[in-house]
Amino acid sequence: MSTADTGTGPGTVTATPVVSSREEVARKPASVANLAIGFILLVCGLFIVVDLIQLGLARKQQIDDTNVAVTNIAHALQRHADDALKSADVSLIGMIKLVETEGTGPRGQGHLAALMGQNANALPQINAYFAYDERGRSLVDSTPFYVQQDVSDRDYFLFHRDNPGRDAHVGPLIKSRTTGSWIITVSRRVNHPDGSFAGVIVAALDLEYFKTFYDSFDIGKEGLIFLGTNKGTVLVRRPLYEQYVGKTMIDTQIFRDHIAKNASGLVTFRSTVDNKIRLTAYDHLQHYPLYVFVALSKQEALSGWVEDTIMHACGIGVLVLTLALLGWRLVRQIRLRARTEVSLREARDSLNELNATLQRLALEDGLTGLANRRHFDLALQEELSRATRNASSLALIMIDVDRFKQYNDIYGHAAGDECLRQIGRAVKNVSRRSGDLAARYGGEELAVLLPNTDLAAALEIAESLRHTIDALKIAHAGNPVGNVTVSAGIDALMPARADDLPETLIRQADQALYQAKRQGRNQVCAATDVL
Ligand SMILES: Nc1nc2c(ncn2[C@@H]2O[C@H](COP(=O)(O)OP(=O)(O)OP(=O)(O)O)[C@@H](O)[C@H]2O)c(=O)[nH]1
Repeated sequence: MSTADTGTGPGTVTATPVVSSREEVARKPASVANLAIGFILLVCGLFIVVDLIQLGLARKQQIDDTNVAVTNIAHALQRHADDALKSADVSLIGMIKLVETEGTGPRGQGHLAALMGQNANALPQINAYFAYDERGRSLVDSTPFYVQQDVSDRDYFLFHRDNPGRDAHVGPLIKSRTTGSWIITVSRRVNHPDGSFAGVIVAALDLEYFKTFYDSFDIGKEGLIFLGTNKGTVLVRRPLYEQYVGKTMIDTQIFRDHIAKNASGLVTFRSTVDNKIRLTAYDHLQHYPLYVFVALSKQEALSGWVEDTIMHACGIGVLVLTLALLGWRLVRQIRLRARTEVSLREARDSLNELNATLQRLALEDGLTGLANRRHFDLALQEELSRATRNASSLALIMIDVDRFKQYNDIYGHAAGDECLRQIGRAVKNVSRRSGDLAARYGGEELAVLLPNTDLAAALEIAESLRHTIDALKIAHAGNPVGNVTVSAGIDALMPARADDLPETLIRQADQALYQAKRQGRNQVCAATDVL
């Protein structure tokens, strides 16, 4: 490519700049790959976070639901126990009234036995009714088999004997001496007309009645139900282990910190017996000093949630793995594309470098490094057109080494080549303007093209060139001067028409050179001097 195209003058050979910023090329796809990795990680992370939040909410919901369920069960049990005791107690009040009105004679006892039988049949919770005199001996009971008993040592008997109050007394779980069943006693005091202690009437509530009801609730394998007194004694327990019945809970933390202080409540606690965490609700009976206590295992309550969590984790795991796999393939494709792009750019850069070298070689003389003849011809044509357009002067110096044939003969062809190289460097240094072009015209003949230069200026340059080469003092035994000299012919013209031929300028400069040779060599002649 001629520099005329770029306007920098025909003397400069420019090659297409080679883009070799490989990092820059690689950085862009690398950042795309990083973006893709970041995006995939973000999506996977979001999936996991959203699922964790959902699982957390589901877990909380499950616990809330269990708390509601346990509270409802506790309330139902409290109402059930309260109603069972209340109806038994109401029946006792009727019997007390009958005994205190009719006395404990045969007639009174008959009426009392009838009333006891009616109530025992009507109330499913009643195991039996018993009436005892002031010494604790049996008077009447509702059992089909009358057995004389002494209950003077029983808790309820001692309580009423020692307490003049007329309220009902709920005793601990005991084994009936008459029926052999486990019973809870509700008892009331019978007074003589003067208010002194006349005995007690006892309603024995069947443990089985409570147990059957408590068994109807689904509380899991680790659930607990207690019915206990406000003094901490356990009356009924599910599951029923007899070693716990009658024991006191008064020293347990849940009783001390919660049941003893509040009417009802909800609490999560870790059992000191089996170390299980339980969601627990307790509720005190409205009319009797008892409470119910229901506890559901937290682990069992969350078992459904745990199953869901495992399913979710598997689902999310598969999803995240699939995403990661797709993402990995995507990133691999991006990186592959990036590498291909880099390779293509490298190939293009190498090609550009090669092109530049070829271009340079196509326009450069291999021996002297000056522009070659082809380059010179193109530049001359271009500069002539430019000079025509700009109405400027174009000068040409044709240079020929004097007696060079002899030089070759004396010093050899290789020395002749070296001599030409030295002269080439000198010629190159003399033409300093960017538009100037120093070329090897052919053989030992060189040319310097000088745009915007008139004859006088060209003459000066040519003289300077001749002096410079003379000053090199390259020994030449065949030259009378003793060293290598050159002759130069110059011409300058201001082309009037676009079709002024380059040959004209060359011919005239060449003729001037011939004149210089004829006149004795080692001199400069202008075309105007040609005879
Ligand atoms: N070493 C060398 N010699 C060359 C090269 N090109 C041309 N020559 C020689 O240059 C010589 C030119 O000789 P001539 O044209 O007879 O002219 P001359 O001997 O220089 O005599 P004048 O020009 O009359 O002073 C020839 O012998 C060519 O072989 C080259 O690249 N290297």
